[in-house]
Formats: sequence, C-alpha cells, structure tokens
Amino acid sequence: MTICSRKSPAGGIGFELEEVTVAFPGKAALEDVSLTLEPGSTVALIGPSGAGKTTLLRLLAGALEPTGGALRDMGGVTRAQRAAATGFIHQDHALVPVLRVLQNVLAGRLGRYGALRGLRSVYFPSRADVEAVHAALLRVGIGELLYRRTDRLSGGEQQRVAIARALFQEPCLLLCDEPVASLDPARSRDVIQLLIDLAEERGATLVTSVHDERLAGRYFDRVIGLREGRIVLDSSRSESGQHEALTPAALEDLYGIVRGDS
Ligand SMILES: Nc1ncnc2c1ncn2[C@@H]1O[C@H](COP(=O)(O)OP(=O)(O)OP(=O)(O)O)[C@@H](O)[C@H]1O
Repeated sequence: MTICSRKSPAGGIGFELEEVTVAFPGKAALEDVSLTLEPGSTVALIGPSGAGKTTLLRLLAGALEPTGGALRDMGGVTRAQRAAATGFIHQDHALVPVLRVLQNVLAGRLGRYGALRGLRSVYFPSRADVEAVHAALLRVGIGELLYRRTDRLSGGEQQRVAIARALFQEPCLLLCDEPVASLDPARSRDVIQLLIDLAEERGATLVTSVHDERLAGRYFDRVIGLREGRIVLDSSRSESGQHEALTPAALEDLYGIVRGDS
C-alpha cells in the first residue's frame, strides 16, 4: 500500500495557488485566490451556496484548469501522479445503485486502467482485489456489506461505501464535497472523524467542503471561508487547539447573516 509522505514520489500532495481565477461564461467561480495548502494538512472549506467550494475542489482534483493565475504542485509531484493519488468523494456519492458494494468500490481504480482491463477488474476481480476492498470496508465499519446491492443501503452506509472507494485508491489527496450533507448530526461527526483519521493514518492531505462551520472548527487544522469566489476567512488552529479567527463576527461577514455561537 502506498503511504503518503513528503519523501514519497506519489505522496506529500500540496499546492500553491497564485491569484487563481476560474471563470465560466458570464461568471467567475473563483477570483484571485492565493493560497498555500501544506502536504498532510486537513482543511475545511466553508461559505454560502455558490461561493466556489466545489470549483476549488475540482481545481485541486485536476478536473478544471485555472483560467487565470497559476496552480503549482509542491515537491515536484507531477499532474499525472496527483491524478493517480487523488480520491474524490462526491456530494451525491456517485455510486451505481444496481451494482454490489464490491463492484462500486472496485470502480475506484477504473481511472488507473484502460477500458478493457478496468471493466475486467470490476466484474472479474482478483482475490487480492476482493481482499483489499473488504479491508477498506472493514476500515470504514461496513465489512459485512461487501456483496450487498448498493441501492439497498441507507444514506449513511452509502456514504461509507463512497469513502471506502476513495480509500481503495490509496489516496495521498482526499477531496470531499459535502460528505455529510445528508446525515444527522451524530453520523456527521462520525464521518468527519473517520475522514480525519484516514487522512492522518495515510499522511494524506484532506480538503473537504462542509456547510456546518462548527464541524469545520472542531475537526480541521485549517478553515477557509469563501464568498463569491474569494477567500474572506483563513483560520489555522492555534497552539491551544482553538480556531480563534472563527468568531461570530467573521462568520457573519462570511455568510452575511448571524449564525449563532460556534
Ligand atoms: N460548469 C459551470 N458553468 C457555469 N457556472 C458554473 C459552473 N460550475 C459552477 N458554476 C457557478 O460558479 C459558482 C460557484 O459554484 P460552486 O459549485 O463552486 O459553489 P459551491 O460553493 O460549491 O456551492 P454549494 O455550496 O451550493 O455546492 C456558482 O455561481 C455556480 O453557478
């Protein structure tokens, strides 16, 4: 298994963004974003709907290119290495409902193979691949669901399948778009803690968008607030473990409304 570290050629994924803009026709989703993301850091993206969080995640995943400015990988990691070492957990899980959990997790490595080998690996997996999928499912707490049809699972179980699929990719960069949007508060905390633990175990960089700034402040080393495509808040955990910059006034400025104590 690839474990990420600054010394590993495929690991230690970090970024420098210099005045990055991503413009769509008639709309700039990100504008003049300058940011350094350290390898192995855990980062939460917060901000109102349409602020540019998903666009930033897609940019880091290599699914989008800046239309202005520059994005640089740290430590000589190439774009191809980054793509191979990125696990992306989508807001809607992006699972195929009629497939078994095993096949959905195996599909996590489709991007590594050509079309024919990829399909064979999903429908006729090797014993080693089945064992690796089972290990990933055990790690996220649902080992018993290996052969269950995916559309028979609860939302929380499907979320864990999506995390297992990303884990099966042996990621050094874990990107998650609203991973707890459809979960209740207790399950949301469990899933965020699981993502933090997985990133720490692997030495992977974790960047996650979340709507709940309390979860962001409690679990992540760094919290970045976006509004209308710009960074308006950037908070790092202090030595006392607190996010002192996450004040009610800063959150009010970010969201444009009073959000209550956090
Ligand atoms: N492919 C696209 N074409 C045109 N506009 C887009 C495209 N993708 C995103 N946008 C626009 O860019 C802005 C930022 O979108 P983005 O999805 O990044 O926001 P977000 O912060 O993730 O929002 P949410 O919290 O609602 O998911 C929005 O105004 C959106 O409509």
